[in-house]
Amino acid sequence: MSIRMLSSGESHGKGYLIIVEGLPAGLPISKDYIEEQLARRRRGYGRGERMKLERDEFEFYSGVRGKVTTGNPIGVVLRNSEWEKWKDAMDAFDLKEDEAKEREITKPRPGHADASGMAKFGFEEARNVLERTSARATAAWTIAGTLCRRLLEDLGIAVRSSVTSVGPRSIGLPRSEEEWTRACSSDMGLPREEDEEEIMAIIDEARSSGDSLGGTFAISVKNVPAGIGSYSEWDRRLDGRLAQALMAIPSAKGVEIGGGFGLSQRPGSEVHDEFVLSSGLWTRRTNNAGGIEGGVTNGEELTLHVALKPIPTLKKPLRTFDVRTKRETSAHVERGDVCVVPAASVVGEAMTSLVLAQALCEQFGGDRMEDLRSRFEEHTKRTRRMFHV
Ligand SMILES: Cc1cc2nc3c(=O)[nH]c(=O)nc-3n(C[C@H](O)[C@H](O)[C@H](O)COP(=O)(O)O)c2cc1C
Ligand SMILES: C=C(O[C@@H]1CC(C(=O)O)=C[C@@H](OP(=O)(O)O)[C@H]1O)C(=O)O
Repeated sequence: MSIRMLSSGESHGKGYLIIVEGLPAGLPISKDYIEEQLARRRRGYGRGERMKLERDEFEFYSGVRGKVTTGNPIGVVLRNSEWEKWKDAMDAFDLKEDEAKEREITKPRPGHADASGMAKFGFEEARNVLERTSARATAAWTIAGTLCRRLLEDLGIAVRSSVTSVGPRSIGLPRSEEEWTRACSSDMGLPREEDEEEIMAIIDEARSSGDSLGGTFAISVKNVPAGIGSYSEWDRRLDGRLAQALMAIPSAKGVEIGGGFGLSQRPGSEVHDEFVLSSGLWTRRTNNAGGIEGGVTNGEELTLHVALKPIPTLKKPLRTFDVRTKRETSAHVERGDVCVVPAASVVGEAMTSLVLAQALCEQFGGDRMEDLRSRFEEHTKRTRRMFHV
């Protein structure tokens, strides 16, 4: 039994329909809990006009009664706040031919999915493509991932994130629990207040020169016992599944687990996490593996890093071509974000939660929360006995 998430919806349509199937019955969940994560996803200094207008209104359609999951598929409707303003663009097929032509997007933006999506479907303009490739969908994913986060929280597992760089400016990981808490709760997703002013100035500079920025964020998951996941087949390994989910975030270009690429340059004697005895428990001296060995958790904190490329839509557009005339021109320009690392890090938490909840339900059974809890506790006790002297 696994958990599946499906969504339909478009960035400037009425909104998104989300279905999450496979969550156990008996999981307490409130609207406020989800609203809190959606509000975190709207955050960040580099965001554009839309995030000031978007309210992320949603309602449960099915699968939750009296603030508890029923075991039925959970349906959620998420509304786009300003969809009526976009009716003309969305209904352009109903307009007269010359009016419709004026609205068409035929100058693909390098870095966005315009050209690749048009090539896939044979479209001569990009509206259908950008409506679905838009990161607006990550609000829907955040709702689904937050339902899964609730399941993890119920088992004592905590998923956090922190922005670790913006453009060329490195910030580094949080150095204490307080810094993790700050990174999760502050508007810019930064672990230390002292970095905020400089980061804002970097974003201001990019904005005023019509440019955009990428960056990196880290995900940390605490209290996952050893032995979760699978090494039996390539598509069951937990590291691969986490990497896929995180790589799916629009603009993600790299995922590292633990020490990631850096480990390839060091000898094995420096990299592999030695067992040391601490207070009667065999534990690890370091955590370069990022908490996963062989596609299975090893009991250490899960640590993952995600790299985002800069936002593709530029106010000072790059060179492209017009798909109709085949002539060189400047790329399509519209309002947009300049830097989205803090928002993407919240989406990263949601995607991580989805994969971990899937793995737990597969391993311990996903019908009843009560059964999942007791089997999880039994497993945790057994693994503790294995490492205990
Ligand atoms: C939260 C978030 C907001 C984004 N906002 C924008 C935006 O305003 N303008 C834009 O061109 N791209 C934006 N992107 C990135 C594009 O959606 C993304 O680059 C595009 O879908 C192509 O996918 P790829 O970069 O993964 O190849 C955003 C990404 C995220 C995660
Ligand atoms: C709507 C969201 O992000 C959008 C993602 C996005 C893109 O091209 O990916 C482009 C922008 O949309 P618009 O063109 O309407 O301004 C962002 O605002 C959101 O995160 O909720």
